[in-house]
Amino acid sequence: MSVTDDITTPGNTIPGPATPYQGDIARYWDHEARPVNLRLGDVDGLYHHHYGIGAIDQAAIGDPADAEREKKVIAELHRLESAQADVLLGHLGDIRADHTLVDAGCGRGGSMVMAHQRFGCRVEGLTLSTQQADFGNKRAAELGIGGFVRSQVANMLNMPIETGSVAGSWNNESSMYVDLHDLFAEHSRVLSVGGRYVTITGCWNPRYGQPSKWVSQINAHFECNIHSRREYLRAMADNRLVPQAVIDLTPDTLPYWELRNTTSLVTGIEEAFIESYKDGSFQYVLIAADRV
Ligand SMILES: C[S@@+](CC[C@H](N)C(=O)[O-])C[C@H]1O[C@@H](n2cnc3c(N)ncnc32)[C@H](O)[C@@H]1O
Ligand SMILES: CC(C)=CCC/C(C)=C/COP(=O)(O)OP(=O)(O)O
Ligand SMILES: [Mg+2]
Repeated sequence: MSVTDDITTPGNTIPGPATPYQGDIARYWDHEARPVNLRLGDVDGLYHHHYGIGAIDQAAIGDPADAEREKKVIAELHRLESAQADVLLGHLGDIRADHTLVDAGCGRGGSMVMAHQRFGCRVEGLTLSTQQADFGNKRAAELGIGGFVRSQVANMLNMPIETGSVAGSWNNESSMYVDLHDLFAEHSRVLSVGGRYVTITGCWNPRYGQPSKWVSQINAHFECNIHSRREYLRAMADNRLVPQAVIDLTPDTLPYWELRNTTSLVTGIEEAFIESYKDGSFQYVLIAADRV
């Protein structure tokens, strides 16, 4: 397939939001401009809407009296967010330049650029937000990779992607906006047999019992609906997605939150993440699954 071929379903017209809720989410992301996201993205032009993992490089952030401290901490938080995307992409398996990947709920497209830079392949991104799709396409054009990296305004439960045409697909912190059975049925449809699906997500821990007050607070903050770990595994099993790796990233993401909580970029949701990760009611997990 050449990079100019259109892999969308022939005659497919992109509909508006499928539900009033999707309209709310589209508006939410159309208006989002938090410094914690834009200032981090400005570090190197990769704009993420997900969180970070890994140990803090104390030497890189300097001491609290350092006049450049804030700038250094922003760069460090951004490094941890890009490290998170690297780990996700590393679980996609052997992706070749002639493959196509799908980023379901692609945000401003940072992970898509990283995927193209890593594999040389084509990446199709889907978001409900026109602003995000325009932003992602503008960045890709500026980087000269617009023929490979494309964002579309589309519903990931009804992807404008041909059945069985993609080698890998993912949700990076975007699965808490949809029903998981519907979502995995759609990934299963677009993936080729032997293809790989990866998600990094926050989920509530069935061992805690029910969603904690912190989980409810996160849901209200983002207008989302966090699922349980059990629901992920059950919905995958029902949709021909067989987990190959289930990794608890909770200990790896706590340093990011604790560092973020010391900055002027706080948004008010930091305590809910830190406390729910600590009390065990909420977990940050990666699940990689094979389409069988
Ligand atoms: C928290 S952001 C994550 C963005 C991106 N994955 C990243 O890591 O930077 C959530 C994204 O999910 C998208 N989203 C939510 N529901 C969706 C749906 N039904 N179809 C497509 N995108 C959706 C939003 O538009 C937004 O881009
Ligand atoms: C792990 C969970 C439950 C994620 C919910 C989805 C979400 C909003 C992710 C981060 O987006 P963002 O980068 O825009 O958020 P923030 O502004 O807080 O950095
Ligand atoms: Mg963010």
